[in-house]
Amino acid sequence: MAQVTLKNASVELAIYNSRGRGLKNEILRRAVGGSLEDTRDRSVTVVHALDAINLEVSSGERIGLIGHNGAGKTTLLRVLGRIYPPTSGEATITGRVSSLIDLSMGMDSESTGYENIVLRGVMLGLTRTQARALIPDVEEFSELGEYLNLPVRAYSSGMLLRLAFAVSTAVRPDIVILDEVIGVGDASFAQRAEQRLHGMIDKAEIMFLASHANNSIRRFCQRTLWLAGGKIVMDGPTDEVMDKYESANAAAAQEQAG
Ligand SMILES: Nc1ncnc2c1ncn2[C@@H]1O[C@H](COP(=O)(O)OP(=O)(O)OP(=O)(O)O)[C@@H](O)[C@H]1O
Repeated sequence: MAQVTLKNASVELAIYNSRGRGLKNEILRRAVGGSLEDTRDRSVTVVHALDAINLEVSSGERIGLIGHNGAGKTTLLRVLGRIYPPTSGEATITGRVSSLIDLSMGMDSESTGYENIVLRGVMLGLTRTQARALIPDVEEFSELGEYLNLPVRAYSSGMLLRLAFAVSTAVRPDIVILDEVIGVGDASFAQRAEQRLHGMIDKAEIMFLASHANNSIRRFCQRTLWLAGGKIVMDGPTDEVMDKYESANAAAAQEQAG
């Protein structure tokens, strides 16, 4: 049974060599959505990307994440995808996770496509034998042919994305993590990719989708979290949260115009 529990989970990210002072620090402060902290050592700036998040998600839930740039959506997805452990608090994630953010993470540019299928598969939590078993499916779906025998540094960015997408969607996860629309190559591949993604989402027990496309959130998610400054400001049924979020945005736009 897939299950996610976060208790006071925070993520602090250090930006080194920012030498944040005066005007530069002020600009940085405005540019980031998470709150900034000055440290004694002025060459390090700490961003509170997630601030004491409490969350309980059970099997069957489809969760949307909304919020302005820098609100903490991607950071939260990275915690859920076990990419970032919380710097304080707890994250308990039960079930196999496939994260379609940071798609090419775990890949090695000097290794061949075939070797990278296994590397990425292991990164997704499979044994080497299980990862090797993905090869026929990835071969067929990626349509990379002989390129799979070459080091991936020889791939175009679209080819690399095809490979990474094919591997990440070849596993059968309990929890799927998605960020925005994934650009996966030309039109015909994009269409096949969408079909494959929907198949995977249908079978998964839990899905998280972060998006600025409000229609996608309304279409796919029953529950939505609104993030701002690394905190959850609202958690509830998608229609209620989206209505509030959209009217807050409309009010802010009107204020700016006036
Ligand atoms: N690698 C990093 N190092 C330092 N700070 C980071 C890093 N990644 C993100 N941040 C900061 O953490 C905060 C949250 O960023 P995050 O990427 O989670 O936001 P987001 O809601 O996904 O934004 P967007 O909608 O623009 O993708 C921001 O203040 C951002 O500047």
